[in-house]
Amino acid sequence: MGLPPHSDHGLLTLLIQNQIGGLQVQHKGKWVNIDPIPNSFLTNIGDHIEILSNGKYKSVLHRAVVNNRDVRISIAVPHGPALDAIVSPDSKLVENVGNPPAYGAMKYKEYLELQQGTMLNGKSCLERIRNRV
Ligand SMILES: O=C(O)CCC(=O)C(=O)O
Ligand SMILES: [Fe+2]
Repeated sequence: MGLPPHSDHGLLTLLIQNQIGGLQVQHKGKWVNIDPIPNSFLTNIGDHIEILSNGKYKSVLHRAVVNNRDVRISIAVPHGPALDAIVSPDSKLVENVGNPPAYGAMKYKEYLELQQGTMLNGKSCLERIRNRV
């Protein structure tokens, strides 16, 4: 099963996969293959690290592609804040360094609802709260 382009909600996603590649990350407008590293977890930064860090750490746009030769198995384990936690750019990364907050504050649960109601294509959900302060 493939997955269309998206960024992950939450803080970190741990990805366990077999040796068949399929994960691709968008870099400078191009899709780049991420080859699996044996016996390892791949860690992906989620939207809420991007929000918390006020954009310093990016939640990368990625997708999963399939092929008609080999069976690819991947298990993604998302990690997020408490559902009722309100996530916004950390004040230490905003006022102290003169960066205006680039994302609005939002309950994690409300973000999940917003994302579920948004087409899973691109970073549309994160874009919707960018500069909404
Ligand atoms: O299967 C993969 O490599 C990616 C899975 C993924 O991006 C996700 O579950 O959010
Ligand atoms: Fe993902």
